[in-house]
Amino acid sequence: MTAYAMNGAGNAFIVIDRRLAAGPSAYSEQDIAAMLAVHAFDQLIVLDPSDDADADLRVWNSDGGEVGACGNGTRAAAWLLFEDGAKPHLRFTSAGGLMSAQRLASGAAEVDLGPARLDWRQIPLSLPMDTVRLDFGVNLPGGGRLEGPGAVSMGNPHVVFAVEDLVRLPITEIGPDIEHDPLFPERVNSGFAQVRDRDDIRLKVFERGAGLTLACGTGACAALVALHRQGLVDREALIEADGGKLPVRWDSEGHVHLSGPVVLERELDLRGV
Ligand SMILES: N[C@H](CCC[C@H](N)C(=O)O)C(=O)O
Repeated sequence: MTAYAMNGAGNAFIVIDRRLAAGPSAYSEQDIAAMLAVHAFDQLIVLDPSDDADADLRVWNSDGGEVGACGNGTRAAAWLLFEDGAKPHLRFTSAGGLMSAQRLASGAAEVDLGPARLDWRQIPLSLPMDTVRLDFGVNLPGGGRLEGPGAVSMGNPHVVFAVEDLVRLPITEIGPDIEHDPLFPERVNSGFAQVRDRDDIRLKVFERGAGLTLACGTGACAALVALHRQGLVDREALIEADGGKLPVRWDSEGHVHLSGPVVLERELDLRGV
């Protein structure tokens, strides 16, 4: 079975299309994830047959945990299918809900990741709380404290802190404490956003199950929604991650749309998988 090493704005993936394999694979996805652990990637994306959509899209973090959504991974998989001649509008079922992708005139794939989920139960949180600004914070090693992040689910849990200066923020030190805080029963992805203008955001994300990545698609979507709810940005913005720029918009029906760069790095031959 062929696997594709790809990245979306530097967010690194292995993509496997199992709809083509004759019969069920002899290996579970966990087996595949373990096999692929020798390849540096942030998430494994597996496309399986779906009764209700063009594919069922499943996501595993590099720590082996299966999760509900991956924005950049969905973009990468959709782009691959478009390049392979698929029709220009695709639908995916996933654990995080229904998603769709359309091929833009530029050839890029824009994904609709579904509605932003904003109730504390949907994030989820372990306590009832206003998700516009959580009653939650984290002490910084060099002194000071980050407080009042917004909380959003895009089919996976996110908190987003608005910060003044991203450069000196010790993200790899505070990220694990946030990820494993008991307020987040399913752990959490944490975003740190510097608002440069109402449509211009610089973002870094410490991802649940993957750590600090070069970009995070659902994190970019969560940042736009959380910062808009705090009155800091409009409903459309360019999100600059370390690995590239992600255009994001939150439409009037509450759905969040994400596009951006994709690179097919190489094919991997997973013999026998
Ligand atoms: N680490 C995330 C999954 C991947 C998200 C990210 N790579 C994206 O592009 O959305 C989680 O555990 O919910």
